[in-house]
Amino acid sequence: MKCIHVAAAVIRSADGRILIAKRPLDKHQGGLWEFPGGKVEAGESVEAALARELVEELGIRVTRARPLIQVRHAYPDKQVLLDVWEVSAFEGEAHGAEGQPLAWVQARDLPDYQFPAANLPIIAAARLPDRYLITPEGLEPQVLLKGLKVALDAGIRLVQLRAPAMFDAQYRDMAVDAVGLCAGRAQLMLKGPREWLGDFPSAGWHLTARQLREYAGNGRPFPAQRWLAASCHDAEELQLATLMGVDFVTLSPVQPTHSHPGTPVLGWAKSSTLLAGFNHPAYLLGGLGADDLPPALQAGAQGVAAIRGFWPD
Ligand SMILES: Nc1nc2c([nH]c(=O)n2[C@H]2C[C@H](O)[C@@H](COP(=O)(O)OP(=O)(O)OP(=O)(O)O)O2)c(=O)[nH]1
Ligand SMILES: [Mg+2]
Repeated sequence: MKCIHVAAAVIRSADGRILIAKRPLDKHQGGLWEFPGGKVEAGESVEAALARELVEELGIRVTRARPLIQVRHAYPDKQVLLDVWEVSAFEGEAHGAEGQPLAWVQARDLPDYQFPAANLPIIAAARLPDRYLITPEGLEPQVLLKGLKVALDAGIRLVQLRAPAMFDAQYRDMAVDAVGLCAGRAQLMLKGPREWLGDFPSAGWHLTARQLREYAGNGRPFPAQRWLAASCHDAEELQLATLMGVDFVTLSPVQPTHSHPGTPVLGWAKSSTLLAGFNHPAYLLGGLGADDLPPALQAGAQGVAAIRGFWPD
């Protein structure tokens, strides 16, 4: 089946809402909501196609855009490559130039709208930030929580509470405080055995690669409404993550790290190749920091995950 290359836009208003449009009933996937966009024409760049489609469909001129995610999907009747860009600035007032209904919605409300099946990872990408903080190990709980507060004040919106050496009760006490600190400000991901999750309904679960391998055969081990992530290191683990239906992954190590000295690294080129075959948001991890965001986005990542790179001094 021929693959159709589509440029689509997650358009954000100044107040953070996202523009969605309803597909006409007579079109492929008609009647469902979509991110505005359309087919890339022969000889046209994705950026040019995006700009053209948004003029045609919405009457706006894009002034700032960056790659967000690429999703390949096979419908029974059609195969698509959705090349999704985030548009954070534009000129003009968006209107349904082809008569299609529009809605500006909060990112967290996107799951309430019906989209084509290919859009699930795009919705996750639109809801996730570009930085993922992983807490350093070996800190006293009070020191860790103080650092977390500073990081949240500095704009961190996604946090993994990582404390591999802690006992159950110690970790759970700290999780109670971390949930409190993150409430209404950031999504907290907990890392540990399944039994630890029950008492923390607002927290997501970040699986180790070992847990991923253990659970993957049985589908998603966690409710759809709660964030599920996994640590991946190679093509096989990325495939297991897809099989399990995770919302996002980390891919590591891109560069040498303090936490895993001596581990062979992927480097940028290999990371980029691995992500090209993966359809979900992925944070690149390992020896990276805020300066590495532009190359990470170029490599097809959602952003960067870091311990030291995002931990306040
Ligand atoms: N624009 C857009 N297309 C999507 C999304 N999700 C999804 O599966 N698709 C599919 C549906 C279509 O098969 C294809 C996009 O085609 P389209 O009908 O928008 O293309 P177009 O704007 O160039 O329209 P046309 O003039 O060729 O009819 O991608 C999405 O979020 N946005
Ligand atoms: Mg279109």
